[in-house]
Amino acid sequence: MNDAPPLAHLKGPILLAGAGKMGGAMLTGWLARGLDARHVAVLEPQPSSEISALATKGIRLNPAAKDIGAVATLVIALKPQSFREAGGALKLFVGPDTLVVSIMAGTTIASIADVCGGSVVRAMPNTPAAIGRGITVAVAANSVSADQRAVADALLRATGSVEWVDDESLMDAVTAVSGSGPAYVFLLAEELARAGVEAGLPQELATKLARETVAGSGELLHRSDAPSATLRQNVTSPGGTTAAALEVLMGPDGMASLMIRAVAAATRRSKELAK
Ligand SMILES: NC(=O)C1=CN([C@@H]2O[C@H](COP(=O)(O)OP(=O)(O)OC[C@H]3O[C@@H](n4cnc5c(N)ncnc54)[C@H](O)[C@@H]3O)[C@@H](O)[C@H]2O)C=CC1
Ligand SMILES: O=C(O)[C@@H]1CCC=N1
Repeated sequence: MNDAPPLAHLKGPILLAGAGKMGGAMLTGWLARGLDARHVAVLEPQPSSEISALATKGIRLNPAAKDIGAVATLVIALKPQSFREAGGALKLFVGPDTLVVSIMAGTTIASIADVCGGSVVRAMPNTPAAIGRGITVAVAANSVSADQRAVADALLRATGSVEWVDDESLMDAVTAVSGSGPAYVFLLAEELARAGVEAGLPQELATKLARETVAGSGELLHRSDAPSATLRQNVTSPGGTTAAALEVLMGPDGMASLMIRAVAAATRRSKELAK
């Protein structure tokens, strides 16, 4: 039986452009799953101390372009705005057989191929990737070979689960739901704490209760096979306290309408970033 870690056999070179919050989380996931650090080069003008420390494990941090050449896989984790300025320079690392995996919001396969070439996989991960619990949606250009798709899948799967779609136009709504989604959940923790203080709790206790409630509920959702509606109903005693709160949250200006407007705004913004 082959029990080598999933990325142990992945050959490089792999170049990561942009090792900020998402690029850094992905890099951590790859190394945790056995990717050989010597296969990886990172371009990051402002490396965090964690990223700088990886250089001691064999990763090449900001090597000269001539020492990199065309790579097997280029992962682009720049801000879409930075890509417009800096993307052209990445051409140096793209040859006819280079797989380009982009995680940039709003940036289309056509514009990535146009700016730096290569066979492009466009992906949208999310920050729970940092603990291996992300979810990524990916779409491949027609030019991506089966082998390249398998490499992209392995790299993305190192940070959680992966869903492949065929229709790139879904990526704006995907970004709005799962890419940005963790921020909505963290906001829920903030607002639940604030409401607790408003209801008379000390700040510290309210913050702890809200944080653990969101985290514990997320874990219960993760481990349970039941739909989230069932888990919600399990909390809701007829005529009790939860029912009273849900009457507000599920009322006309409640979560349904708020979430529809929020996701629509993020979807619109993702489309704007493509321009
Ligand atoms: N933060 C998130 O939750 C998610 C972000 N994304 C996408 O990931 C990309 C990066 O986002 P974050 O990590 O949040 O931003 P970030 O600002 O933390 O990371 C971007 C990094 O790129 C670096 N950079 C700037 N110019 C560069 C250049 N010329 N060459 C190499 N590196 C350069 C910056 O120093 C920075 O560390 C964005 O395109 C975003 O749409 C996708 C999914 C989720
Ligand atoms: O806010 C953004 O634009 C990026 C994409 C999804 C999450 N963060």
